[in-house]
Amino acid sequence: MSKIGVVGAGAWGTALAHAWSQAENSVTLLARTEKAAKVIRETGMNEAYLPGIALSASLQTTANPSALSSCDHIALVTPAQTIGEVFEKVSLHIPPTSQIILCSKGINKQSALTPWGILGKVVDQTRLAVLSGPSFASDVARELPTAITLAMENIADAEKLSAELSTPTLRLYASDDTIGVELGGALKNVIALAVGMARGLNLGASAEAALIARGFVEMQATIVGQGGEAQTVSGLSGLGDLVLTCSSPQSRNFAYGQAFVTRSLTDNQPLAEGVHTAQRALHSARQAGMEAPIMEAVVKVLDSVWTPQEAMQNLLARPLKREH
Ligand SMILES: NC(=O)C1=CN([C@@H]2O[C@H](COP(=O)(O)OP(=O)(O)OC[C@H]3O[C@@H](n4cnc5c(N)ncnc54)[C@H](O)[C@@H]3O)[C@@H](O)[C@H]2O)C=CC1
Ligand SMILES: O=C(CO)COP(=O)(O)O
Repeated sequence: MSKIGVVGAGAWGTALAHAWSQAENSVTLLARTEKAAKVIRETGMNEAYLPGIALSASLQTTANPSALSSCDHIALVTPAQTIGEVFEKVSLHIPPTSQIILCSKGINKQSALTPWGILGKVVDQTRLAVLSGPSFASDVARELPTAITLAMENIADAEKLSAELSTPTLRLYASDDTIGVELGGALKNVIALAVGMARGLNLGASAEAALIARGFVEMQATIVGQGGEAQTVSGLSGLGDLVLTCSSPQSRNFAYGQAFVTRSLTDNQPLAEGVHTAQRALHSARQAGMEAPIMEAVVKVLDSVWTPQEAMQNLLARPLKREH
């Protein structure tokens, strides 16, 4: 049995906390406010983020970060743009020997750093882990079969932690490619926006498949250029998550792309990490020597430089070239 603290009581934090708690770990879920924590405690549900799912009875929910002080592992599960400030708020309460599991999928707009890049400046990197892969929060919370990747610098540490955090339905595969695993999760969100836009434009299933395959090429070149491994991009945290996120409006990034082009975004549109990451993702691709026309199209459409129709015309008008 492990003692796990989960920071962030949104969809993913609540799903992970519930799954780990069901697997007989001692789990504390840290909500942003006492009001949010109280609702979860009193109803046994997180109706705002995981409607209809009864949470594990043994899950402890609080807004007091001192509850983290006895945890062996701390999962940080807030949006990528908030990781630095969130860690600052809780760091005093995190035991110096605990492992820190980064679960956000994005790149910081200001610093161009991933969560690993941000935390790696203030914490010994051997304590850090990245958890990423195809996993809708509601699937994990309903204990449907899921397989994702956990990466640490040291593969033996990754194997040990993966074994500790796997449950009968949530399988964690170990990796030491921290760059590849983390960037896969960030970049697939940008491609999912493009595929959502294609769905919104009614371009058809063939166009969506082409965007996924060519988007994969952009991801692979970017990740390898940034020091990740090609094999990782073909795995759960790359191809696996790309396929999941690009094939269903259940993905918030896909849904955002679709709503963007159909002008149906709402005031309380759920989090779409790709929107905040797209510009930095394109920059990383360019640094890696990739033209990345799909990422470029997403950035230009989001910035209203191109209309979605112009983006599509520009992609189709690109010179023909060899596939590889
Ligand atoms: N929902 C999913 O299926 C999955 C999400 N992820 C990733 O996990 C991360 C979190 O996503 P979700 O939980 O789904 O988002 P969410 O929007 O459901 O919840 C975000 C949570 O973070 C909290 N939060 C936001 N800003 C904060 C701040 N400044 N300080 C403290 N708390 C703050 C919110 O109160 C909320 O509880 C994202 O990077 C996402 O890409 C990864 C895998 C699956
Ligand atoms: O990362 C996810 C599934 O692996 C969730 O994707 P969305 O954030 O697009 O919903």
